[in-house]
Amino acid sequence: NDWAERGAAVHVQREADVNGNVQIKTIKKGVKDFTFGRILGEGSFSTVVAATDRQTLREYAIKILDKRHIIKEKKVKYVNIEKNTLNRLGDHPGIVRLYYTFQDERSLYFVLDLAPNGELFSVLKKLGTLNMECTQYYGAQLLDAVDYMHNHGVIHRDLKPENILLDENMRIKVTDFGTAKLLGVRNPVDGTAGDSSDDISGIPIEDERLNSFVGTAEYVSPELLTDKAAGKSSDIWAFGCILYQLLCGKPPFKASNEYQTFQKIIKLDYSFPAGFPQVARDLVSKLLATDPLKRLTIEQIKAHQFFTDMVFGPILWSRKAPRL
Ligand SMILES: Nc1ncnc2c1ncn2[C@@H]1O[C@H](COP(=O)(O)OP(=O)(O)OP(=O)(O)O)[C@@H](O)[C@H]1O
Ligand SMILES: O=C(O)C[C@H](Cc1nc2cc(Cl)cc(Cl)c2[nH]1)c1ccc(Cl)cc1
Repeated sequence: NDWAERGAAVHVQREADVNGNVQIKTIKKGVKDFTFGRILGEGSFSTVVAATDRQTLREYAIKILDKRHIIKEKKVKYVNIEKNTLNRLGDHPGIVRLYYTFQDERSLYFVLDLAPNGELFSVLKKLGTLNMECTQYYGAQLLDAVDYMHNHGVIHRDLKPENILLDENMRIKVTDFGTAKLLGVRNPVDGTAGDSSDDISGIPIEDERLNSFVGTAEYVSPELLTDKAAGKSSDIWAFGCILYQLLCGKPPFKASNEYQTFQKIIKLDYSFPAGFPQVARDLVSKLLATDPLKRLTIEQIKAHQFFTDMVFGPILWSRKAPRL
């Protein structure tokens, strides 16, 4: 039918009417439903363009991938992981939301939340460092978003300031889930793989050793370099690296090349610059623990003195961002 020709994908939207009756609306969106605007940025396999929905006039970021390029570069798996992961993480203020996907003969399209204030990385590069108040605010938002991911069986695996975007209110939107790991569940009784609706007890389905992916050198955890086992605590390690970097302007493990950086990570070779606040030293040193089991859990991080005045939960996402 014409939907397929128009490259429209059918999306089902449930809406309760005044009497609480759920109306099932089918929404089909395609390229023709949007007016494309300025290019927001380019990835290795993608172009992200600002676009306006012609019916609702809502603005989005549409990530466009060239099919031939995706196939040639063998990235089909990553694209489908990104789609499935974003669909699982559909409802958190700190995570880029995926509204629609569709394709036409040449391209694939992800219709995403627009984050008009770019990457936290660019802000940090411009300011050099963030003060404690800003680091606590952005650290708490990132922690809340990671907590939600982990509770939904998703390990990001490539957390870094470049993947933390800023929305119109200067609040964060975590992005880039193409290299995430989706935890399924192995049925505790007969060891078969359950589907994702089961309780996500964090037993990864695929064999760990098959994992070739490691994140960005400066944020990779030691266990990923030694025995390929990426767990939720790998995201906690990256969180520790990001907190350190927000406060002093550079990541804890950085060398002139990737190999040297990996050496530093494995040897836990890092130090705090003079003036690095003591309470932050204490927290970071309990996140950058070589043994993943020794790293603080998210609950322990929230209870740490570094976040002593922070109120976590929904209110965190209506609070005004501190002036950078
Ligand atoms: N939702 C968004 N809103 C605004 N800008 C975005 C959004 N998503 C991505 N961008 C910007 O577009 C650029 C490309 O992003 P994209 O995720 O496609 O590639 P990437 O992950 O940055 O690059 P690579 O694929 O090489 O890792 C980035 O600079 C990013 O800052
Ligand atoms: O799950 C779906 O909705 C259907 C497809 C799946 C899919 N079809 C593809 C075709 C090509 Cl050529 C490449 C990839 Cl990665 C492809 N992935 C799809 C369409 C659009 C997007 Cl953004 C992702 C996946």
